[in-house]
Amino acid sequence: MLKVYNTLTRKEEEFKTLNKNEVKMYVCGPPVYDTTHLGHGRTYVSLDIIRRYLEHIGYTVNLVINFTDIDDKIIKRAYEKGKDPKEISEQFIKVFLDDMATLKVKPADIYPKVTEHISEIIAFIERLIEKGFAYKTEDGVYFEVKKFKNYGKLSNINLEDLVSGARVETSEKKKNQKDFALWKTAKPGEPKWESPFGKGRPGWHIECSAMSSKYLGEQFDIHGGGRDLSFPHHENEIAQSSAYSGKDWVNYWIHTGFVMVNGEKMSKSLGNFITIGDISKEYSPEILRFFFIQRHYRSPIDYTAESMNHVKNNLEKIYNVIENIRISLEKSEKSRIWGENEFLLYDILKNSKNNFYNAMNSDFNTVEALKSVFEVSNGVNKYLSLTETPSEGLLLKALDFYKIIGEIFGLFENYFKESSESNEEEFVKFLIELRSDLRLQKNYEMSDKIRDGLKNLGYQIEDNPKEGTVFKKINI
Ligand SMILES: Nc1ncnc2c1ncn2[C@@H]1O[C@H](COP(=O)(O)OP(=O)(O)OP(=O)(O)O)[C@@H](O)[C@H]1O
Ligand SMILES: [Zn+2]
Repeated sequence: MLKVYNTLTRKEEEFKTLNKNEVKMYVCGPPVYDTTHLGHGRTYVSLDIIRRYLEHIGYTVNLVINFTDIDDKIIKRAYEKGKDPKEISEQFIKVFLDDMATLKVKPADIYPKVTEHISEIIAFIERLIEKGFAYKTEDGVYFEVKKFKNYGKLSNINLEDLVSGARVETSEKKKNQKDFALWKTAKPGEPKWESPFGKGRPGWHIECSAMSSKYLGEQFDIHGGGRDLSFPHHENEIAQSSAYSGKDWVNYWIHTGFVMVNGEKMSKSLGNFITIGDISKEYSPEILRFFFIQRHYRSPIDYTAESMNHVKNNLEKIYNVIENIRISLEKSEKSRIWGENEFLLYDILKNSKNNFYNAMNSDFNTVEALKSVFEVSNGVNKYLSLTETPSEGLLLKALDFYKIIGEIFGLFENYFKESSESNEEEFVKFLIELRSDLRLQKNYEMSDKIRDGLKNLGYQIEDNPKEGTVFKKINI
């Protein structure tokens, strides 16, 4: 039975979904004004492992990750760079999606953008005004916090302790400084949209309430994000959505711990970050994923060069075991009579698999789960050192175990790539890249040779001014 720690109740709870076999999951995406860093990587990889595990145990997961593509920081960055905010947000959306692909984070089902959901956001705000939870001012529209009696429940914050203005933007126009903006009236030169409350743009929190309700409905199963989002962002989301529908909103709140550098949170604003682009030149995506799972997803994790090297060595040890199994399969026997060593390895495989699932069922405890991986690795190594003709059945069982681990943690891809087709397509992409380089060097003879060669192999390539060079399979 799966148990999930819920920030809302501060307890591990039995996981029960609203619909049978389906998990509706929403994760707050980044405000897209700068590059993706290792801290983001940790949050989105952790939630990706949770998503992969839920899929592995049989759920269909409907995952939504939003893009905050308009906010104060994007506008500021655009102003500094002399660019349009749209240009900035599109640039960093691409960086984020590329970096997530590098980290082998499975894509969300949809990535809704704020600027493409303005009418849904306006309708949401209108209903909050109608229901008496929000009020209009010259500055825009505010949510009146004192009207929502459960405010503070998620982050355990007492309204009275909330020092006015300290963590909430101040404004003369608010009835109370604890109230937060749903709609901001545009200042001169700022991007703006028409609305019944005047020209302006949405406040930060409302986007997640409005877009999750469009794609997942008024109630859903899991809402996730980094732990810094629980206040004020998630607290405000809860107030908006519960006020809107009159129902409880999300059943499980999952918050991830930080990647820390020298005792501080890695963050864009502190400038102490390492980009995914830079770090992946040094360490493969699998090492980065393996680094993240060394700690439970709710605990902080320290980034140091030593810890990375340690993690790299440990992952290599597992690769070696998998490789050893592959090599040993050649000399293995189907009908090998079991002796003491075979019975021992069988027990290790059975117990470790149980331990793995128990650990993952206990709030996705990857630290405990990893222990079972090392137990299997040690068991296999020992077995192979003791026997000349290993049992094929047992080696295949061990490989199967690594395959499951690989699927859930996003590891060992090179050993378990499903079809040769995907390898072939990777190779075609590589040749296309090579051809582009040759064309840049004006070596048309060689580049045409590659194009014709690919055509003979059944790949038609086209140079498309918008998308670059694309290929399609043809029947020859
Ligand atoms: N160091 C970190 N460790 C884990 N998660 C992080 C870290 N930094 C950011 N996140 C998470 O990544 C998501 C996007 O965060 P955001 O883009 O606001 O990052 P940030 O670097 O903290 O930016 P800013 O400094 O502007 O607040 C959020 O869920 C956030 O909690
Ligand atoms: Zn959000």
